[in-house]
Amino acid sequence: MTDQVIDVTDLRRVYGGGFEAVRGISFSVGRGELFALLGTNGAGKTSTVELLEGLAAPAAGRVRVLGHDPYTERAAVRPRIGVMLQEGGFPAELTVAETARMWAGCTSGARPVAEALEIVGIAKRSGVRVKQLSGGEKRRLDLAMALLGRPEVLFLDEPTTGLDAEGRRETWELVRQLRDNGTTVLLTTHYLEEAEELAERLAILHEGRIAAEGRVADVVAAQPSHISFELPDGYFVGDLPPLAELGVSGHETVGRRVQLRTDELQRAATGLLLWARDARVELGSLDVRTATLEEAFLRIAKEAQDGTDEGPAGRRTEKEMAV
Ligand SMILES: Nc1ncnc2c1ncn2[C@@H]1O[C@H](COP(=O)(O)OP(=O)(O)OP(=O)(O)O)[C@@H](O)[C@H]1O
Repeated sequence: MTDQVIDVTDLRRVYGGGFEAVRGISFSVGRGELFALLGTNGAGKTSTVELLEGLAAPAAGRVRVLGHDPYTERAAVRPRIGVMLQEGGFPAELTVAETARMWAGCTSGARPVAEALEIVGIAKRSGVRVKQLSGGEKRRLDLAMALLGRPEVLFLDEPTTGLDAEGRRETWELVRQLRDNGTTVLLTTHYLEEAEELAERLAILHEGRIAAEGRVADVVAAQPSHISFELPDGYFVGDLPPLAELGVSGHETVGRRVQLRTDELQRAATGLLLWARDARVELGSLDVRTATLEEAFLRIAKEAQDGTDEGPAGRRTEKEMAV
């Protein structure tokens, strides 16, 4: 049996005034797994994560973190989780070391402060006041504080916002090491490249519901691949073999550049290349690639949006929302 560290069933969250931000979602995260919760602005990521952290009670449904209800059994869960919020909000006048000592005082089983600062590469800034840190350094301090209690489960909310490309890659490496050492990580991010780099599985939220869920590789593989190339002068798309027979589901042309979409990349690419060889045609700037997570995300979000735009069948009614 897999060891489910986070287990969510039919979870709902309703804010005062009756707005239902989370509309019956279910997912689970195994021990040592890195799970990404993605979604457009206002999709319900933070509303969900706050329920997992025990900061609010669900309107309906069930949450278990390390086998406990994080809201009613907060004392059992809190010491075993680490939370990196979007904005740590540490006192601006304290130095980095003072902040860490203060935080360690409230953390049971805290690791040495210097060790936590060292892990995130901010130890050399120990004597600097929080207000003098750069945005990226503040994010590192936020992460160091989340790691102080050697958490079994780490909640990372937009961990690399404000970091430059190098800082982002360093944080990714650190998160990978934590995961490899057995820490379970729940990540929310707007950087799809970040989710693609780090996560094994993900869920894409849209208006409080899960629009797609699964292994990152499978979510991406469900999207069409692309083949693009330039035809030489005198050749047109109509000169290619019948596209449907190549397994091509759609195409666009801009000038001499042709882009094909296909769910059968090998068949389409093979058919195209055999035709080019036999016809002695040089395909310029040939590019063959599977979809990216960003493409998958945009398409899934659009499909979910089109679905909810359909009216009462797609969108929940006021009555349904008053859970
Ligand atoms: N305290 C609140 N009262 C009422 N509505 C709220 C409250 N907090 C959030 N919402 C609404 O709930 C929905 C989900 O918000 P949430 O912050 O969970 O989304 P998110 O996916 O984290 O968005 P973002 O990516 O912008 O951080 C939004 O429509 C938001 O306006």
